[in-house]
Amino acid sequence: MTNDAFEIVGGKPLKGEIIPQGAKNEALQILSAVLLTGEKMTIGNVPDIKDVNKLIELLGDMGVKVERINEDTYTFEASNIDLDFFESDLFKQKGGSLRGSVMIVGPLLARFGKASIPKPGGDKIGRRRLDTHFLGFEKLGARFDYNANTGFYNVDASNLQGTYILMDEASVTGTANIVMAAVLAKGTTTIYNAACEPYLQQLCKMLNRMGANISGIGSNLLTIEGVERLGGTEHRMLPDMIEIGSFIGLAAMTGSEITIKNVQYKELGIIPDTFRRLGIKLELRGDDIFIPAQDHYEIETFIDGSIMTIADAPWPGFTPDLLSIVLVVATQAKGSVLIHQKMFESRLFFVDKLLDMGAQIILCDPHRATVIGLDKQVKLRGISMTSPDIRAGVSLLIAALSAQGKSTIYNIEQIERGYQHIDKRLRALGADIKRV
Ligand SMILES: CC(=O)N[C@H]1[C@@H](OP(=O)(O)OP(=O)(O)OC[C@H]2O[C@@H](n3ccc(=O)[nH]c3=O)[C@H](O)[C@@H]2O)O[C@H](CO)[C@@H](O)[C@@H]1O
Ligand SMILES: C=C(OP(=O)(O)O)C(=O)O
Repeated sequence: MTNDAFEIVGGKPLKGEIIPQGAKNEALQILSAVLLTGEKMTIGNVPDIKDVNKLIELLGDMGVKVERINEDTYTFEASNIDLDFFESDLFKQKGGSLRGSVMIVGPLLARFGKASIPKPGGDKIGRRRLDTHFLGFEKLGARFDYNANTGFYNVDASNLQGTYILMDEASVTGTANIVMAAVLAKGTTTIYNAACEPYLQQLCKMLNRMGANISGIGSNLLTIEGVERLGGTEHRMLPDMIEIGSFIGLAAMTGSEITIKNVQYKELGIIPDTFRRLGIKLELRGDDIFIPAQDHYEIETFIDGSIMTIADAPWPGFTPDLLSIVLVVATQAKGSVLIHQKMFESRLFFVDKLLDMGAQIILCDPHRATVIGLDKQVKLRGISMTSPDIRAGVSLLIAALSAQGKSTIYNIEQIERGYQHIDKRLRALGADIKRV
């Protein structure tokens, strides 16, 4: 935790254009995949955020040749990996500090037949098991052990063999990890109940450009014909759909006219329509999303007149990473909505802070909150608060920008894990936000 905080004076409408960063969760998969070949990989639209920079540093520590060729483009060459590094304290410390680092295991297994990883970090949003990853590796013929004293998972596999894997849940990072292990395995691997977020579609398409043979991309049934080797390629990250959703919420909540540039709309799935069901107007102009300044937005009811529920689900369902944003935006809508966070059990506790700001919310249980919108009749009040996780952090930031008076948000390292230069970009839209 750093001592940095954001001080925000809210209540001012914003205006202008904003360009979304490259997708964080895609970047963590793609950067892990550079370990699958010794040839040069050129990766563009890399977001300049803490989690991604830490993974790039970790790759460098392992011996990958990393070169930054411009602001958002890097080349990587994993021709000479230092396998001793994985025994070091430095690896334990750095590898454990972000969730995405777990995805180096699949590529390392595929290429070197063994891997180890400390229990990874990431958001403290409830229990986050890794069973799906390791059960998948086991099916491919690996042996693994978890040492509860050292917190290390060790996996050994001299001879990965393709097989049928029915995943116990559609885990995003789990699917990526197993796919990366299977591309160089012997024979055919079939993964059923695979996750299929755009992050994974992008990974699989890139792997195919490297010489892999994956079919079923975009579905929950992937078939992978193992190949002998993979070569280098170029790849560009999609815009971050979670950032795009966050900016839609920001515009609505602050009554601002904002254009989100080059969103790759067709990759956003159900996200735009979910915000539309909250009554938020958005227009597609070319490939930009234009959100007009809106004094009011009214939450739809279900067709039979009953209260709307917005719940998360694996893709193509609504991503859990935007539920906190939807919740905060609903506090200023007209109408009521039940927010049902099915995946994570501690992600809604931040509503305490919104209550302190004057929002009307009933936390029914750790997974469900009913929001009774204030219809902008009463503004939220600025307060001091601490950001518990990345998405709650941005939700609180949006709340603070809409609130009357001054707010201070501590523990902004959480926000900066995933949102690039957010204070500077918001200032460019006219926000009164400074780092203190
Ligand atoms: C680095 C990265 O990419 N992180 C994302 C990834 O995390 P990550 O890959 O860690 O998340 P998983 O997909 O494994 O699932 C997270 C949790 O959701 C539960 N679960 C999962 C699938 C399911 O159908 N039902 C269910 O309840 C699991 O038990 C698990 O505890 O996917 C999450 C779910 O979209 C996102 O919140 C994270 O931002
Ligand atoms: C939960 C998230 O990230 P991580 O999986 O890295 O903790 C997120 O991006 O919302």
